[in-house]
Amino acid sequence: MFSKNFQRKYALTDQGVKNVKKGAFWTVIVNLVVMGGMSILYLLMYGLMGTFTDDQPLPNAALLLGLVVVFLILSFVTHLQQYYATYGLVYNEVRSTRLSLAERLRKLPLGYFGKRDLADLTETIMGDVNRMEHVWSHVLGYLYGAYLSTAIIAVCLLVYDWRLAIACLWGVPVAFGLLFGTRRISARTSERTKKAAIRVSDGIQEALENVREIRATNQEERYLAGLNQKIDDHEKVTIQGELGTGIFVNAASVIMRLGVATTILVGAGLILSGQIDFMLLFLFLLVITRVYAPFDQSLALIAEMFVSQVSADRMNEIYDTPTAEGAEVFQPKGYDIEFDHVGFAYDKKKVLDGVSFTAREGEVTALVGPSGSGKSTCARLAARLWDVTEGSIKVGGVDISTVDPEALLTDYSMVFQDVVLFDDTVMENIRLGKRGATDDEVRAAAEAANCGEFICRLPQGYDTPIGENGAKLSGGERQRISIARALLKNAPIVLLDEATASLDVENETKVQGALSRLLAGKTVLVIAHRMRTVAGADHIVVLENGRVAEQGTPAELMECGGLYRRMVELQSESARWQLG
Ligand SMILES: Nc1ncnc2c1ncn2[C@@H]1O[C@H](COP(=O)(O)OP(=O)(O)OP(=O)(O)O)[C@@H](O)[C@H]1O
Repeated sequence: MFSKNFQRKYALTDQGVKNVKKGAFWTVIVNLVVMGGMSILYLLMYGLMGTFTDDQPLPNAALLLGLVVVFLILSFVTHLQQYYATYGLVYNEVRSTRLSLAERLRKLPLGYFGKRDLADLTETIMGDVNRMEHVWSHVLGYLYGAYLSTAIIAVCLLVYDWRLAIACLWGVPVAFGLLFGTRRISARTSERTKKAAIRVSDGIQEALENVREIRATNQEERYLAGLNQKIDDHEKVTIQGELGTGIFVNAASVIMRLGVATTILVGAGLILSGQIDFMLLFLFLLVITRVYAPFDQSLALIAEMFVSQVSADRMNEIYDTPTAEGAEVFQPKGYDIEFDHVGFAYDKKKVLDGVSFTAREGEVTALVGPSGSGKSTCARLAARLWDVTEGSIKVGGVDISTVDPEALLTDYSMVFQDVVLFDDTVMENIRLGKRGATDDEVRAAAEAANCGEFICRLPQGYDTPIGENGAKLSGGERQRISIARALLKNAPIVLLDEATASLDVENETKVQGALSRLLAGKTVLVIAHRMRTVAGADHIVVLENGRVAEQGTPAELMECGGLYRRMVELQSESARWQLG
């Protein structure tokens, strides 16, 4: 129970908890070994005092020297173990944590990414994990080890002389009490600093992504002023936070050190009243320096531990969000996609309500409707990129919410409006469609999607890197690459969202040819704004305000004179529209 709470509090993996225990164990050993060293010093002083005051023989030098050598060796070995347990093991922990966060993000429904943007999530995987790394390596093992070793030493001191023990140790709980009492303030400032840092990253990311629009609209100065303001705010809250933490940490450190003064005062009183001898006070003064040392180190870090709570919470939030799980085997009976009274809301905004239709295998089903009517949402739900909030979607009779998204998507090819490309070569970007596809298969798919011609013009042909998200390609070229990917994958279900929107007329005709090869015999769900693109569809579903307004073959819909017919007529009119 303690272990689970502890693990969650510091966002540790199972192995991380074991590492902290190891670190604490070695810290206790190190502190006790150092105390052992103090004891040698004490014995030496005790022997010498005996020689001076009571004419006793000099302490045995060979024995003391032997003890010093044993102490040095023990000290070296235990420090090494402590170093490895606290610093060495933490790098594995950082690696495992980043991987497990990334793995978790990979499985989260897309809706989650609307709540936390890219800069925010990157900050968690990089910044928050970095901060926790410091806590895992510099704080936890040392601090918990210091608690334990101090408890052991405190018991010994209390047995020796409880009055001096209290005079010596009272500052420790008071100093920690002060820090614990103010941890909410530290956590609040840390949260403010984090938010300010994310606003700066967001601002920079936005500026880089939209540099073209910012220049085109002459907004550079205004934009930079906004960014400067965010950077200034970040600086201000960071300084405030550091100052606040500094005040509490230094106050705690001073309070703890007051223990030296009280030990001397109480000790002097006890010596004067003849209750203890000077050597006992000397022993306590020796011990006190060692008791404070590990805490002194931890006091500054304990403040870091409090502010790290914000980072741990942000990491836990990712771990706590339910992932889209399901059976790893997907064996549908055929590939009909059946929407049954599907409702869906982004956050609280309902965008689909009671949507029912079936996209049959071997047919092209087109989704049409005014902008914002929910067409893209339907396509995303059909691939379980989001989960429906009402009703169900079945593929070949299997409810897709019971299937692992990864297993499900092996049967889908998708060509969406927003094509995602990677900073890799053209060849590898197309090969993503089918893991392990040969170069020849990739080339054949590229030719079929009418990519061959522009790829030949690239400086290194198929081996040309295309830049971040395909920045070196035109919109039409990017879209053709994504069609080539789909052709290569050759999955039984094809989702097309405005697949040919960025193509010129000549290219569009060529790609339409490639698409008809891709679509033959498959379950096809097409979203298209242009009515002529869907005129050849087998079934049309017309959406309006998230509901099915009408559905049927193109001819049936033209006949009944509803929204579809109005849209067709409107588009024919606009096709005749000319500039001037
Ligand atoms: N990620 C999102 N978060 C919140 N709301 C969204 C999101 N995506 C879409 N919406 C909203 O859901 C509604 C349906 O959007 P959707 O993209 O499905 O419509 P669409 O018919 O495909 O539109 P278009 O033809 O313009 O692409 C719209 O009101 C849109 O603002």
